[in-house]
Amino acid sequence: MVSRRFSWRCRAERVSAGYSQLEVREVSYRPPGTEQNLLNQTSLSLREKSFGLIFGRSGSGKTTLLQLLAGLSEPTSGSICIQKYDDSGNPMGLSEVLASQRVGIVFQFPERYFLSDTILEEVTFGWPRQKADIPLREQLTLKLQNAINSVGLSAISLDKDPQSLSGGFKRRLALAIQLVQTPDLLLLDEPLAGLDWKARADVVNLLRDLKKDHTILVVSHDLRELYPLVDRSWRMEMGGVLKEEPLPV
Ligand SMILES: Nc1ncnc2c1ncn2[C@@H]1O[C@H](COP(=O)(O)OP(=O)(O)OP(=O)(O)O)[C@@H](O)[C@H]1O
Repeated sequence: MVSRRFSWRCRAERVSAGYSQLEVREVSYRPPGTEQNLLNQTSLSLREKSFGLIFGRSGSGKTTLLQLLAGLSEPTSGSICIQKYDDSGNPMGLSEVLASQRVGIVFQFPERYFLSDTILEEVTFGWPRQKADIPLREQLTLKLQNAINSVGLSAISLDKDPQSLSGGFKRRLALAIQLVQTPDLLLLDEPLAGLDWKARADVVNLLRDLKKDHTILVVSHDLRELYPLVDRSWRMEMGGVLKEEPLPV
């Protein structure tokens, strides 16, 4: 009897677990006041906790797509949503529009935008300063601790000047700043650009760890190094046309 009840419970948990997926549905984008689409009917889907990579020639529209996903611009047509599925792959309910608060984006060369004299100030930049916001600050502090740990910065003093960090550690800091907001989707534009071989290997290892808990979509020319992490990949062709394609490595 006990085992039967147990098996029912397991089945119920399995059915309700399911998974969610980022879905870009036929998105086109034309900047206001211009005549040409930068993205044309772009579609992709990426399951939670997986790693997607977009590659393609310079100027094809890869960064433009990341900006739309981060909510920095609005698609001219099409939609960007999160759709839940059950374990058999059937949609569960209606899709939700992807909210920008659920997305973290790390731009190319993020260290160029560091503004503060200490790591702590850099990570807490923009936090509420009012007394009334103390509970929120406490909540954020807890998240900060988790973010710092998850990027392997816990052994470094938060009083240190961000500019004194090595290239790889600057990238870790840029990731921590985004992780404090506990995003569901992490967007990275050329995460290995400008780093030496050791820092590149370091960032690849970090991304491997982060993939366990986050959905990650990367734009990069560094296909060979990222290859072992990639679950799905797409080529962006000139004119903003996206095609799913294995990495050419
Ligand atoms: N606001 C805008 N108005 C007009 N054209 C734009 C605008 N933003 C970007 N572009 C153009 O859109 C094209 C795509 O740019 P985008 O930065 O998305 O390309 P990319 O594939 O990321 O290139 P790279 O690999 O060099 O970063 C480029 O030709 C760029 O000059």
